[in-house]
Amino acid sequence: MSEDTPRRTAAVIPAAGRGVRLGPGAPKALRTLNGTPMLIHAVRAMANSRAVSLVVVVAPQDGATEVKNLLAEHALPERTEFLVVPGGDTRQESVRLGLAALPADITTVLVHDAARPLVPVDTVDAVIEAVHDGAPAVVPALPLADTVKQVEPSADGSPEPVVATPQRAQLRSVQTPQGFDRALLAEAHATVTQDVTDDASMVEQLGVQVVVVPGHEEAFKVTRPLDLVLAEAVLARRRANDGY
Ligand SMILES: Nc1ccn([C@@H]2O[C@H](COP(=O)(O)OP(=O)(O)OP(=O)(O)O)[C@@H](O)[C@H]2O)c(=O)n1
Ligand SMILES: C[C@](O)(CO)[C@H](O)COP(=O)(O)O
Repeated sequence: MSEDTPRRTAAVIPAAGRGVRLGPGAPKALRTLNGTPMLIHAVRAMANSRAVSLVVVVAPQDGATEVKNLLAEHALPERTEFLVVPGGDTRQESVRLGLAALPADITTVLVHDAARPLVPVDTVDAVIEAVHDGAPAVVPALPLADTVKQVEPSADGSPEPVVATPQRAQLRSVQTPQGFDRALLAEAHATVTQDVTDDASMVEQLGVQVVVVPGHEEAFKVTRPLDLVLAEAVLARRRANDGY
């Protein structure tokens, strides 16, 4: 992209997952944290960045109308435009559907899990800034607290043999939003067919260098029931500190 090309940044929020690991209930993105749907927290986290002018929500199947209603009911920055599209069977498919809805003038894309509702705006801005400074693919990440073992997975619950212990100093736990040059991410989604768990790994498969910026402990993914407790505690702390 030439230096003269106007930049416009959009965030795509895959929110179509069931939340099986969270247990029975509504689709995960529609479950509430301190009374507000997780999805609305995630939308606010993106829209709070002044660089983000469009947010595309990829809604749970049969949930597009409910999502549109939620966006209309909750206070969101007026400068931000919103689109809602129905999701797919996998995260990868949902992101692809979100990308397909982007208008032509979008140059930078963030992909952000609805399941990471509490990412601070400084982390969002750091990802965008790194892309605007010339990195085609940027992920926020944190060092690991635990030692990690590679194992031979067991299908029957028997103890799993350890194969290796990767050097922890070289490992990072990757979060979202992940930021991309729009054309590069579109190419990755058009060409990579292998199942992957994040968008950056699709770009890696194209042979393009992905870089890491510091993530944030509050950008954790709500995956299991205990994460709901942690997320509500973070919100309570924010409310006590600054009335969020
Ligand atoms: N078909 C899917 C599956 C996942 N996601 C989204 O991808 C993000 C990360 O996925 P994850 O946390 O694994 O959510 P779920 O797939 O809902 O969780 P689970 O595997 O426990 O069902 C979530 O915001 C989720 O809504 C999506 O948009 N479409
Ligand atoms: C994209 C992601 O949040 C980066 O850590 C993660 O890979 C999503 O994984 P999940 O299996 O969909 O929870």
